[in-house]
Amino acid sequence: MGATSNICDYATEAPRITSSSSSISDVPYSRLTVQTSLSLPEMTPRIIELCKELFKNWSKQDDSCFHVETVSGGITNLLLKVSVKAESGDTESVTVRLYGPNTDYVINRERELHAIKYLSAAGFGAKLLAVFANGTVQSFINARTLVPADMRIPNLAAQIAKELHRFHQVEIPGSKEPQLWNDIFKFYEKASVLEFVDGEKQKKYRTISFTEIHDELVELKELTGRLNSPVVYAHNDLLCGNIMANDEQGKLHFIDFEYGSYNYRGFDIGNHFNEYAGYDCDYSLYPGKDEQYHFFKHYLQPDKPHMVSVKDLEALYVETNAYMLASHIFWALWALIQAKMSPIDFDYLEYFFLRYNEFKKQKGGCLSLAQSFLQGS
Ligand SMILES: Nc1ncnc2c1ncn2[C@@H]1O[C@H](COP(=O)(O)OP(=O)(O)OP(=O)(O)O)[C@@H](O)[C@H]1O
Repeated sequence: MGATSNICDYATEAPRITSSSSSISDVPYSRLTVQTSLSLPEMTPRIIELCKELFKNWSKQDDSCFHVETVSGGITNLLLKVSVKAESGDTESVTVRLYGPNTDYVINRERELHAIKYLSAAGFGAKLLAVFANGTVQSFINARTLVPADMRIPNLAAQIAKELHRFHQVEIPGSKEPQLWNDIFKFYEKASVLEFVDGEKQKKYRTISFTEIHDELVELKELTGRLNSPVVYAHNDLLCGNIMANDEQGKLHFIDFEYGSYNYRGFDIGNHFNEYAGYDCDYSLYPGKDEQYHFFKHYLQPDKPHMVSVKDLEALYVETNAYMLASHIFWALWALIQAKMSPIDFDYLEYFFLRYNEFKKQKGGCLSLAQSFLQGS
């Protein structure tokens, strides 16, 4: 994006926060914090101050040249668009992402920042322009955000599958250990010892059997482990809100790598299919076999989708639908932690039950499919 090359004339050097966060050492860093609890008018001067500190080209601009607006209240973060009228008359825009309070309980920020540099170099997501105490500044992407129904339009599904194939080729330096079970068991540890002040919530929470969940996790981990799903750098949260499309350029943008990690390919795909349910969590919209095969063909062989063998399709079908179960448990446990920690007015406890009940509903079919596949192979 043309505008970003000017903005990238940095005012400050980003310090190395820790030895493992060297990926952000070449973008400017500020120790400023912007409280997410402020209203937009209260926040605006602080955001302007932050941008002026971070970007040399903007440091002398009058405050009246800045325009700050909300792009999205997201479930996790607050995203702002900052536009600045340059002397030339051109308007440059960036996004400022303020991390939601308590999101560190479920998001590993160091892991995210480490990966962004490499993903961005491979052409994924918005460019990381700066980091500050409780957020990041990234380039503004001129594209529309998909809605749930878009993801199953055959053309778009093929494009997403191809892009996911490309995403899974990116190599991020560091440990290649898949994180799924580490993350799930960490969530489990936190989620199983919560206490709610609200009596109703506590009563509902008490109905959850964590022994049962633990047994489910052990069984699922053992079975999925036998499927030999390739380990790739996975997005892990590929819902429609994290996919943007520029229809004129025919270009897709995957954004928001907060949950990205080395992980099982089947998890990333199964998790994406779960998102067909949309914001109303209507799991009857989960893609059927034909839709899944269409996706798999473009994922496995983007240049020759018709050459994919039935054997490969069947194997990926089994793998994806076993890991789809893990996706339900992952987000169910995530929701429990959010129910306690997040200030956002959303019924996370109810969301736990939605995902966990769907897991229980799908478990029998998916696991017996995997078992008979393993017996036959
Ligand atoms: N760089 C960008 N340029 C333009 N729009 C963006 C950019 N990043 C995000 N958006 C828009 O803001 C929305 C929310 O962004 P994002 O997913 O990063 O926030 P979030 O708080 O993590 O949301 P959630 O937790 O719901 O995934 C996106 O769906 C997209 O519409």
